[in-house]
This record gives sequence, C-alpha cells and structure tokens, in this order.
Amino acid sequence: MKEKRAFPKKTKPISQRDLLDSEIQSLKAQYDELSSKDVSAIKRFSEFPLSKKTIKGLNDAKFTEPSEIQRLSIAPALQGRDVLGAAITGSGKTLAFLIPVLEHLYVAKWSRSDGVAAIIISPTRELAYQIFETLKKVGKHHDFSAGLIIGGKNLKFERSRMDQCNILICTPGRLLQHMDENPLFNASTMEVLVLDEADRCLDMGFEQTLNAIIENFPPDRQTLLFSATQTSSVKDLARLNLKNPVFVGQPQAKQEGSSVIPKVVPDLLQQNYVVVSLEDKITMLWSFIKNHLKQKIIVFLSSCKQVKFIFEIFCKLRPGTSLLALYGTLHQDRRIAIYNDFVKKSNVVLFATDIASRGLDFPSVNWVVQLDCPEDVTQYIHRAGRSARNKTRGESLLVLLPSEEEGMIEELGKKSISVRKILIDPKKLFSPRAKIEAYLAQNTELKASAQRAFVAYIKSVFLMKNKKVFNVMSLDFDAYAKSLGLVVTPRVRFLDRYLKKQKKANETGTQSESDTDDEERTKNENKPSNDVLFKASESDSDSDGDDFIKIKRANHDIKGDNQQQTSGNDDDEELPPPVLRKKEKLITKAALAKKALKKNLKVNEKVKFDEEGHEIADPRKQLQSELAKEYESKLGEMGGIDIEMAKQLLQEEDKFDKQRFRSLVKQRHKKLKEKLKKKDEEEQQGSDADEGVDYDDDGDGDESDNSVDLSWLPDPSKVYKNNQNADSDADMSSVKQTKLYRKHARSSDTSEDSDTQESDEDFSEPVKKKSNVTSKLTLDDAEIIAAQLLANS
Ligand SMILES: Nc1ncnc2c1ncn2[C@@H]1O[C@H](COP(=O)(O)OP(=O)(O)OP(=O)(O)O)[C@@H](O)[C@H]1O
Repeated sequence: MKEKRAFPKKTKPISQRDLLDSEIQSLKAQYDELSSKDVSAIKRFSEFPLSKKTIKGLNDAKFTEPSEIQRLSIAPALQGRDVLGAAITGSGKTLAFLIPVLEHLYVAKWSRSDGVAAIIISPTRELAYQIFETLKKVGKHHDFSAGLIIGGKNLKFERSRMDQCNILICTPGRLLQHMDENPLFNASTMEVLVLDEADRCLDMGFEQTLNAIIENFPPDRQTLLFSATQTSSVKDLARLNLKNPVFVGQPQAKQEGSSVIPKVVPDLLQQNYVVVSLEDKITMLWSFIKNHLKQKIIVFLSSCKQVKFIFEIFCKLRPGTSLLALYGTLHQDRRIAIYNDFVKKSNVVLFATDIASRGLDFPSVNWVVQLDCPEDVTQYIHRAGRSARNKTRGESLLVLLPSEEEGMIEELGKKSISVRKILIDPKKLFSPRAKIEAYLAQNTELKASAQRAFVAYIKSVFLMKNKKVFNVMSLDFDAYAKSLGLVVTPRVRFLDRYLKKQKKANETGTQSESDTDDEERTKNENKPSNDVLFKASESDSDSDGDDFIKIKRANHDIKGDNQQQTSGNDDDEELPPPVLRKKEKLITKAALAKKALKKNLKVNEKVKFDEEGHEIADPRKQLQSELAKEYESKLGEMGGIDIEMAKQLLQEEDKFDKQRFRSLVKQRHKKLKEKLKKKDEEEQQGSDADEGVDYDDDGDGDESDNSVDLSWLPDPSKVYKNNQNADSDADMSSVKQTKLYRKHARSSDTSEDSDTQESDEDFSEPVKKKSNVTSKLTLDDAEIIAAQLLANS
C-alpha cells in the first residue's frame, strides 16, 4: 500500500493590505507602551514606533539620532496628545512635528481622496517653503499629497489643487484667503494642526487672522505648537482650544519650578556686542565685512528700506564678497531664489529684515550681525539663532547705540543671556562715507533710497515699545543723514507732527505723555484686537506679506495715544502720525467744478486789464447791440429761448462782427503796405549805394518820392465797398487779390530766392481751385479771407 504523502497545507498569500494592517496594529499597540517608556534613553529613530517608510526617509536624509526636542515630543504627539514644544534655535523642531504628522496619515490610512488631514502654519513664506522641502525629503516613501500655500504665488493654481492635498503648509493670510474664497477648500476633514513659531503666529500681528482660521477648524483635532520662544499664555492656549497639552522643552522646566535656568540660546553661540554711535554704524558694518570676507554673515536691519539702501550702496562699493538682500517687498520667486542662493554660498553677506529671523535654517552661518537693536529679547534670540545651529559653532554681534546699551543689556540679563562687550579698534575702521556721498551725488535714485532708509530707521525706533531702550529723541538726525551720504537731513514729518501735537497737549495742560505712558501701555496690553486703530502694510515685516495681515507686532504703543502700531513698517514713506487723522477728502474734478460754479468763477478765462487796472472787455465775447442787452435782461424772466428774438439778435450782432473784421482787414492792409514800402526803400537805398542816389527835384532825396509804385494794390476801402454788393464771384476775386498781396509780399521778401519767386504771369493767372489756395494760406491770410467772406455774406 502506498503511503499517503502528507502535503503541507496551502497557506493564503499575505496581501499588501494585510501587511499594512498588521504594521499599523503593531504601531498603535506600541503607542500605548510609550507612556511607560523612558524616552530620554532612546538613541535612534528606529526605537520609536515609526513606520518603515518614515524610518527609511529619515535614514535617506541622514537623520538617525533624534535630537532632544524630537525625543521629548514625538512620543506624546504619536499618542495623539496636544504638544507645546520649546527648544533652542536650530535644535530640530521641524522634524519634531513632521514625523508625527506623517505617522498620523499613515496610521489613519489617509488616501489622496480623503482631503486635508494636517495643516502646518508658519509665519513666513520662506519658513513654509523650508518645511515643505523637509517634508518632501523625509516623507518621500509615503503616499500622500502636500501643498505649499503661501502668498505671492499663483492663487488659481493653488485653488484648483487645495482639495487634493493631504498636508497643507501655509502662511496664515493665504490660508484664510482660501478659506474665504475657495469653494473647493474644506477644512472639516483636518485632524492635525501645527503652528511653527507658535508665539509669532499667536501674537497680535496675526491675531485676527488666526482667530478666523481657527474658527474654521474642527474642534476635535490634535494641535502641535513649536517655537524657540514658546508661548505659555493661558489666553493664547485657550484660543487654540488645547486639551490637556504636554509641555516639552523649556516651559516645562519653568512650570515645574525647576531651579535649572532654561537654555534659550545654543551653547556654541558666542554672543558679543559693540557700542557705536548712530553715524558710525555704516563705517562699522563696512569695516566688519572687509575684515570677514571669507565668512557667511547675516546682517539684520529693522526695515526693508534700510536693507535695500545698504545693499545697493555696498554693491557699488564692492567689498570683495558676495552680497544678497532679503526683504518682504521683493517678489516671492526672487525671495526664494535669494534664500537658496544664501543656503548654497559660503562666503556671502545677506542683508535682511526680520523675515529671515525666525526658523530659517541656513547652514554654517559664521556671524549674525544685528546692526539695528532688536525689538526685544525674543527677536534677539531668533536673529542670533540663525548661527550656531544643530551643534555647530557661530557668533553673533549686537550693535547698540550708547542710548540703547543699558536698557538692552538689562533686558538680556533678565533672560540669563550674557553678551560679551567688545571694543572696536579704530585702526581697523574704514569709512566709506566719501564714496557713498559721491555715489549719491551722481545717482538721484540712490539718494532717494538713502532718504527713505533714513526715515524708515527713525520710524522704526519711534515705534518701538520699550522706551527705556529706544529713544528717538536721543538720535542725532543730522549726523545719521551724513553717514548715509545725505548732505541735507530729510524731513521726518510724522515726528514733526507728533511733537507739535505733544507741545499743544502740554500747552493746553493735558496730562503729560510720560505720566500716562505706563498706564496706556497696560491698557494696550489688555486691549482686544479690534481696538487696533492703526493699520499698516505688512510687506516689510516678518509675516508672509499677505494683504490680510495689517499689524506686525503686538503692543507697540504710542505714548499717550492709546494706539497700537506696527514697527519697522517702512512701506509708507510717511508714517501716520500718532493722532488718528481724518481721512483726507478726495478732490474730484466734479467737486472743483461745483466750487467754481458756487463762487461764480469763470474757468479757463483770460481777463485783460488796462494800466489803471480796469478790465478790458473782449469785443469778440461781448454782446454789443441794444437788442442783445434787452434780450439778456429778459432772459431770466422768459424761462426759455425766444427763437425769433434770438435770430434778430444774431443779425444785429453780425453787423458788429462785420465792422470789427473790416477794421481788422484794414489794419492788416495798412501794415502790409508799410512793410512793402519799407522793403522797397531798403532796396532803393542799396542800389543807390551802388549807382549813386537819385535825388528828387529839391535834392533832399525825399523818401516818399522814392517809394515803390503801389498803384497796383487794390484800395481796401473800395474792395470792401464793392464787397457790400458783391455777387457770388466776389469771394473768388477777393481771394485772388489776397493772394496777390501775399505773393508780392513774398517775392519782395525773398527776392534773392529764385525758388520762391513768382512770375507776373502767376499773378494774372486765375485761381483754379479754392482748396489750392486755402491749403497754402497762413493763419493770418485765412483770417482775412474769412473776414471778407463774412463781409460778403
Ligand atoms: N535628528 C537630527 N539629526 C541630524 N540633524 C538634524 C536632526 N534634526 C534636525 N536636524 C538638522 O538641524 C537643523 C535645524 O533644524 P530645524 O530647522 O528643525 O531647527 P529648529 O529648532 O526648528 O530651529 P528654529 O528655532 O530656528 O526654527 C536642520 O539643518 C536639520 O536638518
């Protein structure tokens, strides 16, 4: 008997879907275990319950070991908890939120058709772009769609694709625009919200925009907030509707009452400061660049216009290294190109506004120079943090005015930031002032740019909140203008107006500004956002430059005005004064015309006066007949036009017109005769000089007897007499006669000129075509003919 062979049981092949499901199940199970795990002991990303695709992406990008903030935040974020992450600049916060976002989509088996799953909000376009690039890198093995939604890009293009994106990386203004205008955009599917640079997103500059955005999000979502200077304001957190959030990083240390002073700047950042007078800033910067030609440097200035001018003038001065400028008013594509350029180059100086101060990850920046004092410690931290990133060395140089030194160093001290004072060696200073002056003298555009930079700087100092540090009145305007190459100090109108108003207030005995300062500030800090009275454009700011956002910074107070303003906004040359002005009324042409009518002004009227100041009436415009005067007096009573009377009036006036023209023609003829006479006399005198003078009988050489024979000239009085009764041919003959005058005048005028000489035959020739005659007429001739025609009619 044959033994039955035992075949192995046929097993069902494991499908991709099953594999996926089992991986997801296993990951989810591990999430729960994370609570009991000591995450600080995790050395590699692979020790986290992360999908194979994420691990592969991280490995490809050479991210194997998680940084401190990543270690602390990934676990709670994977568990679906709200996270508030704070860590020093350059410590890897981007991956700390990107990894959980990727995992969320993966575990939820989110497909392209499921709509938006996560929205990442960044305060600047460059930062959004950078996050997008990092997402592409680490998420390349995943199957999802992502969109970069920032201002300055094609709105239509974004609009059509918004509904197909699973992850959106946006600036607040642009996102709100889509929410308002794009019917395809549906945020109700969204499950994860990330705010990078959360404190900035939540500050007053974005307050209204962000509130409006948040309203559109489903309340049961996960929220992740990250920043180097994290918000711990209860008000802010309440706005975001956070549920039992986990604090990771410094705020946690703070909250738990730890004696450990939280680290706010990287250890490897060497922090320095110098004190220079305002007029020496340019010299200092120029000398600094000349002494660091082989380094990568970022120079922060407080406004676009300053960045623009310094960049333009330094390019002309040619320091011997690459120069770049990054500021909000540049076109978006240009901004991205400059960003990429700066990332790639190693010996380069980037002049920038604060759009580059947050989050941007430029590799190997050697120096960060804060040429204009930062607004506060937070801004200092973010600016300085562009150097010494991710455990690399870097240096920062804070440039302070003598008036700023005490206040700013004190503020930094409060946050345990110690900055080393360095002294400038005067021998190493090279002043480019003479060259700058020469360039400005040649180039009016450059001069205008310098003037704008000047006003923008004064404005930025004026708007700063901390008056202990920033005192606009301590600035030497003239010296500063000279340092920018300006011979004449530009007028700072907004300040003039402000001072005038202040003076007036003091005179009228109102409470002094300084007395109310603290009070007002407190009020401002507690004011709701819609109390913002000033609105200024945002393009210079570190925001995304979208139209929605009008206020750049929180709580800039203007002494005594109880108003909040933007800082560093240099888009308007003229800053609104601290008083809210009435909107200037637009003067239209219609309004002007109305005014003229009201005042009975006759526009476009030329009035002549005689020597005694009496008006000389223009006979052409005056009605002269008695009938006309009668008609005019009756006009008001008639309430319409009496056609018959008007006809008669015209006939009467016609008579006066004809008379006037007749006298005009006579005058003209007289003049012409005199001219001809004079010419002939001159010719006669010329020939006399050659052949001897022909004296008359009495031997006195009387001119009248020497005059040409004018018998051929028609007698004007006869002509006009005839004209009174002339038939239809009269106009022809008069034209001919006129032509004769003209021709004779010409021939005598240009007797030497054979081309213009006309034979006697021409004179006798009949005028064939009227048009031929009139086309050659001068204005005067035409007038005479017109007069004659009129007389004939
Ligand atoms: N785990 C990691 N291993 C190696 N490099 C990392 C890791 N995480 C982040 N980096 C690198 O560190 C640098 C800084 O990261 P990132 O820009 O995320 O810092 P950040 O904390 O967001 O800084 P900022 O506060 O200025 O926004 C980047 O170049 C990034 O590629």
